[in-house]
Amino acid sequence: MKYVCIDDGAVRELISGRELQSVDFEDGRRLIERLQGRTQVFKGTGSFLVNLDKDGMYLTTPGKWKDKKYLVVDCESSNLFSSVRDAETLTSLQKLLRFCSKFWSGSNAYTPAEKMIAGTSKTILFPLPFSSGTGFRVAIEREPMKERLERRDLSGNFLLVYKTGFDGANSFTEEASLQNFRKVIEALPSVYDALPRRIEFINEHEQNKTRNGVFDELKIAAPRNQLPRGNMLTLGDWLPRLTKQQRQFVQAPVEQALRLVGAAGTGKTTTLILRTMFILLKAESDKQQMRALFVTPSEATRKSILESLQVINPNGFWERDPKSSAVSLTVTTLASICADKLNQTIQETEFVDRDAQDSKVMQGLYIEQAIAEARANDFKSHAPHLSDKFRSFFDETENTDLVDLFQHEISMQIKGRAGDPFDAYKECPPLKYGLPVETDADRGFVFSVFRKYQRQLVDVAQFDTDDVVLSATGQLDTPIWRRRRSLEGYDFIAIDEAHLFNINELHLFHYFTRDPSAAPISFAIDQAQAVGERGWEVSKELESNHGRQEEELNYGTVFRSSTQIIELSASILASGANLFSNFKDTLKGAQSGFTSDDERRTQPVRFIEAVDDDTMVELAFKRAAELGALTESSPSDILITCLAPDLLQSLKDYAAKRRKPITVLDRRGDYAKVRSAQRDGLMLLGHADYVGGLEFNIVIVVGVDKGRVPYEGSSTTKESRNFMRYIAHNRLYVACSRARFALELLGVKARGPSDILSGAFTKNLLELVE
Ligand SMILES: Nc1ncnc2c1ncn2[C@@H]1O[C@H](COP(=O)(O)OP(=O)(O)OP(=O)(O)O)[C@@H](O)[C@H]1O
Repeated sequence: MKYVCIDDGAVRELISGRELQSVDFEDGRRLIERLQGRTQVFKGTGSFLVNLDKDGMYLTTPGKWKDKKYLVVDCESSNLFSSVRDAETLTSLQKLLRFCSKFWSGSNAYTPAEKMIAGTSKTILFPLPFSSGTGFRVAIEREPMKERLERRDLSGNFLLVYKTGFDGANSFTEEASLQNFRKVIEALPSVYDALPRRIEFINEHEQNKTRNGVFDELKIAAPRNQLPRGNMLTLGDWLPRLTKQQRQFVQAPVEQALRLVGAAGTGKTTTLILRTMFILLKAESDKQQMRALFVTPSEATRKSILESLQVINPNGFWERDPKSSAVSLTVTTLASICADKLNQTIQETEFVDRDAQDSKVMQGLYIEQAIAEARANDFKSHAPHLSDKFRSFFDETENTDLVDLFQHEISMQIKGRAGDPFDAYKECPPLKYGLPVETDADRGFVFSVFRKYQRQLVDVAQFDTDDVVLSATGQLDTPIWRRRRSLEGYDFIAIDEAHLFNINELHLFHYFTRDPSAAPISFAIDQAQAVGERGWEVSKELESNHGRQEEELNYGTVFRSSTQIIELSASILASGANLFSNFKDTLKGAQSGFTSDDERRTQPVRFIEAVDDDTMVELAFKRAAELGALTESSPSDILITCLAPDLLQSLKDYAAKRRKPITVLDRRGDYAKVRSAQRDGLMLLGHADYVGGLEFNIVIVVGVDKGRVPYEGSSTTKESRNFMRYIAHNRLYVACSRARFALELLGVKARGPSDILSGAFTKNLLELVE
């Protein structure tokens, strides 16, 4: 193909069709294949028509040709459709079309990626994310054949893409080749003259259902791009909107073990719910038995899953009694299912919910007390046997700075992985970025701290999730459960946010299947969202332990967030991956599923500097209100968050003093709070640890500055600094990736922006505002 000419009506449709934004969709992929000449026919959503002549293609909408504006791509001189990978080609085309639309509307609001070269009629477009690092550019002539077109009264109606490449050039001297462009100009009158007859002809054949792919056009259909937010769609509405990978996941056979990997906002939870529904409905229509289990990491997220289920398919599988119904669904947390299988009831007051702020604070206090006791009573006798590294580390680090590291070690290494006995803990390889334990003696000392902590839990008669899970593991591997399993086991198990579970817990799921030799289990995971090395350990475990049966599916299109927000989140992950060998950049190469309509509401991602903490806190609420108005959002669509607990307190105090209508998230994914905020018109406030699993139009992250992100505290040891840095990347990524349209980070000027953002500043992904 020598050229492609797209009129302004077709441009509008291409940028607003959701399924034309990503090659993960059938329509998006076929559009690119068609433009590359790899396929001869395509049908899809949209109401523009494709016309061909011997050298090129015209994407047209009805109307007089002289009243329209056109983008002409010279395929021969530019190679626009063949220079980069398919996904990047589609992104480049979409960015180009958005530029055309903006230019024709007379707007002057160009982004740094749209460079209007002064003193020339050229524009250089950098359509790919800076994070791609390719430097790919598209050269546009805004006034091709200027004089001639002026004479014909067609001035300003054409934009011409004449070149693409990876290197700069002199736009002053460069001349666009016009050979193909001339052919387009000459052909346009006859293309548009023939249009009404073609439309009539197509409609006639459409009615007679004789199309069979004979016509090379995009089928006339109502655009399907307007999605109601908040998962308010039924299963039937969802299916045609899914990407190829999403559909593959939803419709895979029930017995297929699947590991779904995708970054924040790619639709993991949504499609896991859809898969569960799909399986249940199919079993019901096939009159087969299907007892399904959907496991959520906490009670708070369980409620949100139930609410989505009610919308997606309101026929109440989850209300049926699994004992008497052939098809049923149980939505539960792992701790309650274990307690249930153990025939034990654990009262709310006895249970330490690790996703709740009060539990975490309480555990932290117990651990700090245990460390203080161990330092006073045991350290002296242990010290001669400890490795030099661990001894000096413990000696030099304040108790308060040790708490997080011990908490992480206990939850991952002692309880989360090895089981209770010390011997099993000794076998664990040390965490790469955690407590620097080297020898058995080091482990012995850590274990003594653990025992003290455990004793305090016993004293107050409380269990944490790990206690329940460990007891269950013992009882599930017994002849009694093996017999009960065929009656009480499940035919399908879905596990959402698998990165939040630990290794013990992951092992447990396999005991719950009805058939011990089958693994009809689907896990959804984004390892970068787990704090510390947990995500890495979990994904390693899932690969090695279940790898034989499991297939991995990857999602690459982010639907939640604007391109700018995705780019900033990606730069936070890239910076983590640069520093830590086991930190996974799960957003690498991600595309945005945003349409031009979504983009209308997007705001630039900014870092705003305030003079001090008080001003910053005040600014957070001010910006929340301003962004609310700009993005037409209600208060409950706004989240103010931070990574430092003391800042959270300042934000709460300010809100209380000024009577700001807010509600505070005090456990992870607390959907009940979000619901009440929606009802009462309140804004949400919460620590970054509690915002995972939620999404908001606007997110303001407060205190993203040096000393606070990562938190430096009083400690000077390399180990604790590394740990703090690692988890700061996880938390900042989770916080930023909650945002749809607007994301602003605030900091104090004297401290300067957090180092984690330096890559983002270098690549101009963040606008600095004072
Ligand atoms: N194919 C699609 N078309 C349009 N919107 C989609 C599609 N798939 C998912 N979404 C939307 O994207 C948003 C994010 O989806 P979801 O919460 O399931 O992502 P996730 O991967 O679980 O995110 P996180 O890891 O942050 O919890 C939701 O608003 C959902 O409705």
